[in-house]
Amino acid sequence: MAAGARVAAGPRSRAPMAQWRKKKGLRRRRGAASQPRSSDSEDGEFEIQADDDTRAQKLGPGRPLPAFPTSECTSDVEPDTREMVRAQNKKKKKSGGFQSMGLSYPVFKGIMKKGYKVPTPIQRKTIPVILDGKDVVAMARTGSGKTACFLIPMFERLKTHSAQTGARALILSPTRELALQTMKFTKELGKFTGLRTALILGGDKMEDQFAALHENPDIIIATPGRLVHVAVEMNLKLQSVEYVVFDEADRLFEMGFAEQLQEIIGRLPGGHQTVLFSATLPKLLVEFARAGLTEPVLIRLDVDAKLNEQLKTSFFLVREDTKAAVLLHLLRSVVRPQDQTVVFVATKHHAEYLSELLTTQGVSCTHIYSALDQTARKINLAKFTHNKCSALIVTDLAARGLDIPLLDNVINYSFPAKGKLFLHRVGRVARAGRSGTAYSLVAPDEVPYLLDLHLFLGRALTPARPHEGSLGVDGVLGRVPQSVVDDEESGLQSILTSSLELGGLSRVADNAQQQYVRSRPAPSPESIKRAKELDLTGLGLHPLFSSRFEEKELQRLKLVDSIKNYRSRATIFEINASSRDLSSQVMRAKRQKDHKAIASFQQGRRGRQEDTAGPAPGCPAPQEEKPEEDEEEEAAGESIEDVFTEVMGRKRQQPGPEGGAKRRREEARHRDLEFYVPYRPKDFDSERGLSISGDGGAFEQQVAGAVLDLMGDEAQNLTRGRQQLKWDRKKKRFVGQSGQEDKKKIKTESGCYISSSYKRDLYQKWKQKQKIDDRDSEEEGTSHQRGPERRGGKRGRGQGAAQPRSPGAPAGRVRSELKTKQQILKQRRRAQKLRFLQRGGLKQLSARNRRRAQELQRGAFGRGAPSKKGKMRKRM
Ligand SMILES: Nc1ncnc2c1ncn2[C@@H]1O[C@H](COP(=O)(O)OP(=O)(O)OP(=O)(O)O)[C@@H](O)[C@H]1O
Repeated sequence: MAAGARVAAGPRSRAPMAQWRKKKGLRRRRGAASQPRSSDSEDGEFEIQADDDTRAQKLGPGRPLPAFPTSECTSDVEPDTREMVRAQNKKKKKSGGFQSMGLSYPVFKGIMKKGYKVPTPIQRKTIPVILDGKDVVAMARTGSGKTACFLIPMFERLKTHSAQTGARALILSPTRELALQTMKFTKELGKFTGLRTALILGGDKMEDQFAALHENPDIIIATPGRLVHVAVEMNLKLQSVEYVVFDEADRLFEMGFAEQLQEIIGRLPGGHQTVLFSATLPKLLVEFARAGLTEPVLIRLDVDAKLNEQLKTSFFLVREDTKAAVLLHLLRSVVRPQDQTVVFVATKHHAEYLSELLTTQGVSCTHIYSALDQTARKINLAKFTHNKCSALIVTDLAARGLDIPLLDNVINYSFPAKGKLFLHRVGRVARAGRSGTAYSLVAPDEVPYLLDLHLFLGRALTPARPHEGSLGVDGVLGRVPQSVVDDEESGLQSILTSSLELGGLSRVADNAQQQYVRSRPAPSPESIKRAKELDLTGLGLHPLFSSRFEEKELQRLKLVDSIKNYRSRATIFEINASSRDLSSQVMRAKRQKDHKAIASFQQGRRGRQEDTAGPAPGCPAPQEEKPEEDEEEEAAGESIEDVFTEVMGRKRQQPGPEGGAKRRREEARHRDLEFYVPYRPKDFDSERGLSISGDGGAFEQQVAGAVLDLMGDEAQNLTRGRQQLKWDRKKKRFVGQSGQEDKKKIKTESGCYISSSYKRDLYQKWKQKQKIDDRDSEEEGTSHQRGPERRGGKRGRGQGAAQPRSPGAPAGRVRSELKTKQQILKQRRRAQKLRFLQRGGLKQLSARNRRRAQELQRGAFGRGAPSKKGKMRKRM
């Protein structure tokens, strides 16, 4: 600000300059409240526009600046300055900053206070479009600042708190943690707008949420399940909502919130603006969104380079049972002591076990998983974000959206089954221009997922090779020295045997792992095949370790590998057989005959070992070629028949020209690239990784949606969800995938069927408890339940006409002048009581009571004798 002022001031002496600046500062501040006359400079600093000042001076003091006659201009008092500022910045070639977006001063001040100087690319692209009132579907890398993309236009649209209308903006988040974080951002960025926000999250007290909605908030930040619950309980119409955000949209749809989202969308008024944001939006969802939105603008950044350049990745090939030891080594010896690390595990049992294990080993850590108590989740996260512990063990609950600014490392203890999950997990680091590292432990059964990931990222897998020191660390798959594993393992084994609790937790985690392996989505068939072909026995040490362990460890690895790779030259027919045995003779003859085929097969295998890297983007998919191995086998198959006189069960060969099949294969291999059209789109792997169903690409998803509903007549509910049915052995009938679908359902006003557990009259109970006026409740009920017509009728009779209220607004405490019967009776009673007290009624009453008691005493015992009759006195 000062810098800008200095430029405008020109050369002056220091003291008067300071005075002048002070005065100018005052003047500037006053003006700014009504009219932002500033722009952000190239480096994002707030700068005063000298032209504006001179123009103001020309106009003279006290004369208002002429208002621009724009269509967006809302009032005479405060002209819309967007166009003015935009034009100004265009003239000065300083567009691209926040101020060039024509933001109002309170919003801009909030952004500056948060420390955002220049918008990120996605902010630069999306904010102007959303400000123009268009529906937007946006995708950009994790940590690219998407939250501000939808918050800033929202503040600009809502401007300031309105007591008259209900909530005007709705932000839907898939998890509590993300919603809480969005709330934090909303408070920080919208600090100077005065807008009120209500949080409606699962796990919190419903009563608090009813109260929050009665406070007339401008913005609702919610998780879909709880919002529907509250909306159904309160009969809440969301008719005043004009701006809706689906944050992490793909996750919202993927989490099985379809029913709830449908219900929420059904309650929204027509003509609201909708924006969808995520780091991983599949094309299919975009297509879907297109149908629900009004001419949406699609902004998809970083589709090719999905990972941040500031992020380093390392992959370690380890056995599943040694992962704990490797994790311990990474946390103790590889990451820096001051580093903060998030460890992603598959299940809550892993989180509990590793948390206990690391704590006993002196690594300060905490954990979060969805089944954990909400308060504990909050406390544990706060402990980590405030740097009270160095490691946070989490399930995928924390994979999305969480912004922990000082995070340095992510460790994938369980390798994610989907490429996009990997993106979200590792996206917790290297955010907002910071650097970070992601370490992934890959068990042999997880190698297909690793290959899938590389197909999704469009990168080649880089295997570490022995004696190749020049390899960088980034993206390399390598092994961990056996000595490291052994050292850590021996320590761990002794703890596990000595601690009963830890031993138990370990067993539970092992069982959970088996369950997890059974339930995780399968990798693609191509990757399964390639993983089988991939010979990882010759894999070198990961470059992170190779400098420390190279020679000794390599020798050790070599020995272990040679044992693993040992293949006996003799076949089963030759074991314990003398050289004169027939079987032995046949095998020797066969080997001699096939020596060429065997040699070429072995050479091929060696070639593949050297070429373990995945296909570079654009290379033909592996299944498109018939593997060389098959050819050799075929060659061997042909010659084997020459050895044996009779071959049983042989496939009948089609008569044809010699070597026909082989020639056809050769021809297929030599494609004319000019005319060759692949049957898969270029982005097939990328889109498959982004898909929301988990099983395959677009076609599979569409097919899944077209499942024939066998229970159509019996259970109408099941027909709605378009779910796949499965046979429930206990119920002896088909049920939906989750088994929850055949629970009792209720039909809402929007025509959706939702679980009957959503309606428990909690709101009525809360109102009774809060002694909320019946009249008020009736009005609330009217405004929530019936929509505009009924409310219109009411208004005609009473205050409604005088006090316009938005249709969707949860009724505020605006009292009606018309009273109910109960209110009138209550008021009469109160007035009667007051009159009675004013007339000294209480004194009269007590005197009368005293007199009656004395009369009674006298009547029963005679004058002056009450003390003798103790029993009677007691009764009186
Ligand atoms: N213009 C900006 N200048 C500086 N920092 C910014 C800017 N915009 C956002 N940030 C910071 O970048 C970090 C990441 O932002 P945010 O959480 O919005 O990213 P995201 O794209 O939503 O990430 P994810 O996809 O993981 O949810 C936050 O710490 C935020 O404060």
